[in-house]
Amino acid sequence: MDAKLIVDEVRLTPILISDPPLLNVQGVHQPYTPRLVVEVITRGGVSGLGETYGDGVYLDLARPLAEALPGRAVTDVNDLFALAEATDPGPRSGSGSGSGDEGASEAGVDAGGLRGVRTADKLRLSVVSAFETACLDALGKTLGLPVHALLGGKVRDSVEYSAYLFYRWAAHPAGGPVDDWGAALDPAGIVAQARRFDRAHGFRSFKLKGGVFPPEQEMAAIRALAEEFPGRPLRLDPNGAWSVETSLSVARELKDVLEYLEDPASGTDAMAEVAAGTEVPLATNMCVTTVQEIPEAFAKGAVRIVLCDHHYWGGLGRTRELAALCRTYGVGLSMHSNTHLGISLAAMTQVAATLPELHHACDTHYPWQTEDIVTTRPVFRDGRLTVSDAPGLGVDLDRDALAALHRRWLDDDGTLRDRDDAAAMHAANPEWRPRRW
Ligand SMILES: O=C([O-])C(=O)C[C@H](O)[C@@H](O)C(=O)[O-]
Ligand SMILES: [Mg+2]
Repeated sequence: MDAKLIVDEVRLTPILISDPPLLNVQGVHQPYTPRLVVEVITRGGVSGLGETYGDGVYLDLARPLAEALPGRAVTDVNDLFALAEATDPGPRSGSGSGSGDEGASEAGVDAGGLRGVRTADKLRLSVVSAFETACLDALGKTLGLPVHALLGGKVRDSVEYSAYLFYRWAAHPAGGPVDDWGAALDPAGIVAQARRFDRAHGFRSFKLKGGVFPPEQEMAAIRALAEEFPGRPLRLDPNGAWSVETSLSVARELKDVLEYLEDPASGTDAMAEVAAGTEVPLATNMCVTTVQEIPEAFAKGAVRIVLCDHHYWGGLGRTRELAALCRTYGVGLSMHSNTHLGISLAAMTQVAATLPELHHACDTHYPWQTEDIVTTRPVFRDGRLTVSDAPGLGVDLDRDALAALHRRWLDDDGTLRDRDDAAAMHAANPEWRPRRW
């Protein structure tokens, strides 16, 4: 193996990034959210970048993997999975996500309850994804090739994203960064938010994060969007907060305007029951988030669209494997997003560019993020990002910004190092409990 491709060092930098008070079924986003930046530096002096979740449970897995990687080649991405398993320190406790299931749980749900089942394997895949991306970035930079070329080449020159609309407050209840978006708590507020996304970024599709208010109010917001933007693709995602009956009645009411309904009900059986009773396509990033869940969900016809996410599916290569499975079973593909920065956005765009079967605009939280650690903020035009043909991911690290956000992580007393939307909500209302309709 060419010595230039051997990993010399791996740097892990946990950071806290500013996040607005966005509401969801689990509570409200905290003022800062953790991310982990992975840098793989080769003996050739090239630095490859990756980004993933930064909560303690992920750091616990990333540290031993980072120690084991030097001496291996950045081409050996298929071996990362076995290496991550071999270096997994095993059951953990008390990383403080507030969910009480931080250990190598085989049966819980993720800390926020928004991303489906939480298994030891899935946690590892989320960590491996950043290492894989960093290795591919380093390999691409060394060879002078974009990451999409390493994945077999792009099938499109730009990737479409959707506007991610949230009910939100103007400010965080316990203080924190304030932006100029103001509150959005009713149909008029959601339409105003959509108009701004449309003006600023040209997004054509709109997704509303639901599960916050009673379904009638959220349906009124979708109706208001349909009137303001006739014919545009609209999605509603209550993160499994509705019963089968409620889901069916929402689907009936909105069938003429919805592109898809995302995770209306919780669990494969409930989704399958809803799917059997409506023509509205159901999408998921909750009941199909691991390969183990695919056979049952596809056999029961529970979903017509799976939202891929390279973070929890285990990287860019594994995302392509998911796409192949979906293609085999005639299931469509879209893309999920959590709070993330420019490294992840570049990785999402590179892999999306290689997926012929991606026919829905990808989700991204990125426009909500006011901070970044890449030197140049990507610009959406007509709701699309141009696919970079520069070597690697096509982004450079802003080391001053990285240091500042890491300083924030170091200065935190531990309260914000693990995402906990319910805790943030309890700061406003100690009596608050997640609601179901
Ligand atoms: O279901 C989804 O699309 C998500 O889970 C996306 C995000 O997690 C979003 O709901 C959030 O961060 O509040
Ligand atoms: Mg979703």
